[in-house]
Amino acid sequence: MALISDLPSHVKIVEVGPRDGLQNEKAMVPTATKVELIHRLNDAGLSVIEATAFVSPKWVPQMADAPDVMAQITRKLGVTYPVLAPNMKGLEAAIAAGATEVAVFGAASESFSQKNINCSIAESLDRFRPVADAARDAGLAVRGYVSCVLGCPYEGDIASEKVAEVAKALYDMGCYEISLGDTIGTGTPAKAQAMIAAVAKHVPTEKLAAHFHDTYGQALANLLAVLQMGVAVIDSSVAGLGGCPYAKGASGNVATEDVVYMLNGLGIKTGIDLEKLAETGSWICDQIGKSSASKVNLALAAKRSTTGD
Ligand SMILES: CC(C)(COP(=O)([O-])OP(=O)([O-])OC[C@H]1O[C@@H](n2cnc3c(N)ncnc32)[C@H](O)[C@@H]1OP(=O)([O-])[O-])[C@@H](O)C(=O)NCCC(=O)NCCSC(=O)C[C@@](C)(O)CC(=O)[O-]
Repeated sequence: MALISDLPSHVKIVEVGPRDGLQNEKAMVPTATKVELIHRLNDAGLSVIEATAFVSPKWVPQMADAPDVMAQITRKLGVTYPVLAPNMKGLEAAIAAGATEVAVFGAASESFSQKNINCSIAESLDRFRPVADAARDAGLAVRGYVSCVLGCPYEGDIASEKVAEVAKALYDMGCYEISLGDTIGTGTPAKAQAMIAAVAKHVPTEKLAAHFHDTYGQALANLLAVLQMGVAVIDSSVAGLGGCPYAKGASGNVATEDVVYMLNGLGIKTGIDLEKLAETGSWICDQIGKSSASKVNLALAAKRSTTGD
């Protein structure tokens, strides 16, 4: 008897390291390092790599080189490089930089919406609609994020019905996938399942992505819980880098290495070379002077040093 059942046979991983992973770094990461990170992730087999964000450099200085990153990456056939675009200005810059996919990002918490994008939830949706229309008219795919789906740094608990309402609004405006962000990583498995159940009443489960931060060490458990409900898209960040500048105290996304190791163990295909990915994790940590937040990364690095590989 299968004790863990109803798992998808294939999971799409959306690597958010170059954007979510680096956006909170205080020291400017050189553009060349960002570009090399994307190339290494390409080589490790990632098929979706969120490359950068066309946001206000006053709000997120680390992403100020978005046009340069997009100009300098060598794009691999079959790989997509989505970018964040919160408004028309961001969309126009993204299109000029040759982006083929953009993401708008809203929240299920009024306070977080104000802190992160300086407007209410309703205003953000009104702002995103023309962005989504114009993006689609220009032939770009549009993804939608909802932040604070399992808790808010300013308001605490967030009702799943509110998450569902914002997710539905994004889906109705044409976002092809809705990524549900546990921005501060406070969620636990039953809560994550209840949230997905609420959202799935309005948006098909196959259109949902789990974007879980690992602040309380719950992200893998939460992912396993929602995989069993049919969610088959996972956002993660190499070496577990990251955090949102407007969610103080939140640690990085769940580490891509940890997700791939778990999925491998479950027999779920991702097309990702775990060794190459882990080497990339170690490499970017060296570049930015951080230690890896990925247990798998640390275990594989220790193994490499004992075997001398
Ligand atoms: C949305 C705004 C722009 C509103 O910010 P605002 O200050 O209300 O915007 P504004 O329209 O009044 O413009 C202010 C200045 O910004 C410029 N500006 C305006 N837009 C752009 C743009 N697109 N690109 C470049 N510049 C821009 C604009 O030109 C102007 O420049 P000035 O005239 O003062 O020199 C701002 O709040 C912002 O950029 N916020 C982004 C915050 C952010 O990036 N947060 C992190 C990403 S979200 C996240 O991490 C969560 C997620 C997605 O991972 C999921 C999860 O984990 O929950």
